[in-house]
Amino acid sequence: MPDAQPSDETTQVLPVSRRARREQTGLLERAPLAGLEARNISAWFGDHQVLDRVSLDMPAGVITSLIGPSGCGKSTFLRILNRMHELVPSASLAGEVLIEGTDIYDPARKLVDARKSIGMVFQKPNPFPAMSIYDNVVAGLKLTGTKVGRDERDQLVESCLIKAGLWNEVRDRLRSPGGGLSGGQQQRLCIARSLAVTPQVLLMDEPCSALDPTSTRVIEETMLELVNDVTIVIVTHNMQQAQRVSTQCAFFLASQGQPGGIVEHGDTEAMFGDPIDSRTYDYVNGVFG
Ligand SMILES: Nc1ncnc2c1ncn2[C@@H]1O[C@H](COP(=O)(O)OP(=O)(O)OP(=O)(O)O)[C@@H](O)[C@H]1O
Repeated sequence: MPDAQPSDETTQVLPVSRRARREQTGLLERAPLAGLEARNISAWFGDHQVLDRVSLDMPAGVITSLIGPSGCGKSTFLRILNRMHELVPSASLAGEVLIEGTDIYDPARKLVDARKSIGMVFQKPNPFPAMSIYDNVVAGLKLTGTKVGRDERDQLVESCLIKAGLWNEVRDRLRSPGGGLSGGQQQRLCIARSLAVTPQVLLMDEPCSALDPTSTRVIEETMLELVNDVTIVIVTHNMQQAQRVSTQCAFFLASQGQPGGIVEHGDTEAMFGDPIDSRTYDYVNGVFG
């Protein structure tokens, strides 16, 4: 839990020219774009194998959608991409997840490094409800050991809220509780919180499934802006959403009693317009799922 309360400066709006100067001095440095590559990922809960040798390239600066019916292992795959799968006591896995060629499961790499460079936004918005909007944004800094000075902190909060498309709605109430925002605003606050530790990749697990169509559209617009700075991998059941936001898609499927795998992946337009596998055709056209 962050201990610092936002200063009075928090509520001030920095003149754009001053902000631009600070950006030029590198105070708002961002992490370089990075792609992710999953190689031969298998996953288990106890004896139950849920993924079998899944490989997928998720290129830098691109939105990749993971689609497929319920229970085929999309969320498990997503959670493996930032080492959250191992939080389940019975869980195990095999394979590699490379970020810029380095395996996040390499024993020489720290867990916190993976979580810092690969952020996660969940299905249900989960801000700290009693904590201020300001403190919610900076909440991840301590957890990841990221040191940011007082002045830079104010600037970071503003910049993350701008990137998350929330600044104009909350700039005058940064000290109000995060729990007082609407569902869509809370989800954008969670995106801002993820961005504060300057991740190279943002994983999103059905980020709009609890939101109304208007909030969904705002989050989608935010994603399309963000992808210039951060690689995005999203799990979605919404086929229109996959088509609207993603450049490439991977279709997951698990046959009865079998672990899940990728049936087909590729360019989103081709996956929806001219899929190779008949099961992909049936799924994207709503025949099952
Ligand atoms: N914590 C867990 N413990 C045991 N089994 C689990 C756990 N989480 C998921 N599973 C099982 O792993 C399989 C894959 O689940 P997962 O949530 O990854 O699928 P999914 O494709 O994301 O489904 P959905 O679209 O419904 O979210 C399912 O059989 C599920 O029951």
